[in-house]
Amino acid sequence: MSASAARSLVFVTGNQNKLREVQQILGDHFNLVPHKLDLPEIQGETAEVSADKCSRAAEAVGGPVITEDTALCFNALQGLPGPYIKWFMTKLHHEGLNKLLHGFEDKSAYALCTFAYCAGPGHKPIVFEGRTEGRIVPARGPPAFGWDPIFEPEGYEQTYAEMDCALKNTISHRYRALAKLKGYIDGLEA
Ligand SMILES: O=c1nc[nH]c2c1ncn2[C@H]1C[C@H](O)[C@@H](COP(=O)(O)OP(=O)(O)OP(=O)(O)O)O1
Ligand SMILES: [Mg+2]
Repeated sequence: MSASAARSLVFVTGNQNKLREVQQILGDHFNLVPHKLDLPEIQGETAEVSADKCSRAAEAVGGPVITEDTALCFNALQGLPGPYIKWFMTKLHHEGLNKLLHGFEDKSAYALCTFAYCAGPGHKPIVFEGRTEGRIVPARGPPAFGWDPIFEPEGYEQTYAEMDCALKNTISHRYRALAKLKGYIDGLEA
């Protein structure tokens, strides 16, 4: 698909940092139309939370949309905080998140990004997951985006926050999920 004919895609999110990274990763592959809305999120497994939010987004917008949910899963805690990381971050901050793992030798964690695409109100959303393995460390790097300073991806000595954003965008959970979403959308009939 040529850049001039790039498909328009409404991305519903209340998070400006997410939006910026998605724009950086996609470049002009799609004509991304941001729609700022902080939708309620149900409890459950990540795919359910994501599909439910995307359905609501499609209802709110009245057409096709994408949404994104990010979970941060600690292996020692069977995957928690997972999809509830936003509230854990708000209440516990970087230090408290580290403290959650004080009693455990296993500091490993993974970042899980779930994009959902819904063709419109009444359609069933389809989800695409991307996962990056790593570990939880005391905060290092600028606190510009969520838990970036406490997540050190496997194979790197830098946290997400210490990395150049161009590097984060080639190894991140978000990049990996977007690659799958891109493949799916490109395969849809124009
Ligand atoms: O790459 C990331 N690096 C560091 N922190 C991150 C990242 N991606 C999301 N985050 C934070 C934002 C929020 O505290 C939580 C996810 O919650 P989540 O519901 O998916 O995000 P949100 O409510 O801010 O935006 P949205 O309106 O798209 O749901 O983790
Ligand atoms: Mg949210």
